[in-house]
Amino acid sequence: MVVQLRTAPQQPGRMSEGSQPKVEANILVLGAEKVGKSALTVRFLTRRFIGEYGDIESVYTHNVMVGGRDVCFSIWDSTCPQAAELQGWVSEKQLRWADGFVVVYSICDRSSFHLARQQLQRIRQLKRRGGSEKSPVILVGNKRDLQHRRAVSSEEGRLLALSMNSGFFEISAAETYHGALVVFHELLDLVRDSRSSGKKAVGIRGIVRTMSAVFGRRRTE
Ligand SMILES: Nc1nc2c(ncn2[C@@H]2O[C@H](COP(=O)(O)OP(=O)(O)OP(=O)(O)O)[C@@H](O)[C@H]2O)c(=O)[nH]1
Repeated sequence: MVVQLRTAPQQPGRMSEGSQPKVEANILVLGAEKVGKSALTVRFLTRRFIGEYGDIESVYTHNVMVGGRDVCFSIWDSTCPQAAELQGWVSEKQLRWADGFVVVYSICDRSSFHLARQQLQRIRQLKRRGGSEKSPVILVGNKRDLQHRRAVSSEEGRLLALSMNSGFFEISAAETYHGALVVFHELLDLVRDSRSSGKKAVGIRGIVRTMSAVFGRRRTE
């Protein structure tokens, strides 16, 4: 079951002040069990760290101003399947829904890092199959405050992100709000970039089609 929650009243229209269209972004938060998916999400939504979180899968709707624009985030805080063989799984429904992904592991838990790698690979494969190379992803190494229990180096995280063409941050959802803020804002930027480059590609295809129509007509004249 996925529960739908709103953290701030939604604006009635889709235009922000100054009549700029509202930006909407669906963000899927993935990762192994207990890595801090809910802690990161709740930190971003409320600025708070409450320590213990229920394990209900939720989609939060959150309206905020970012850089003078009205933004509506829908954040799906997913739960990791119990069965080991399903854990690297990201469903096609989730893939279709999401505009961007946050893949979380714990720097104290090497198996969560392996799972993050599998989930990144799955996102890349399915997006490629769907004809889209661009899928904005941020890899997050959480629990940075637990240095004495570190099992994954920052370098490994950075290299994995580089090889998967995704962004990378190490943060502590427990210690600061700033880390969570940067993750979601950076992802929003990537989502907006991928949308505008998508539009450009369509634009170029449109021009090519128009030109071939012109040349085609000339040939038949
Ligand atoms: N020290 C420390 N603990 C954290 C941090 N983030 C989360 N935790 C703790 O890790 C545990 C799991 O956090 P959750 O946010 O519930 O993790 P989750 O990935 O949503 O968990 P599930 O959805 O149940 O798999 C909780 O006890 C949190 O208090 C962090 O940055 N530092």
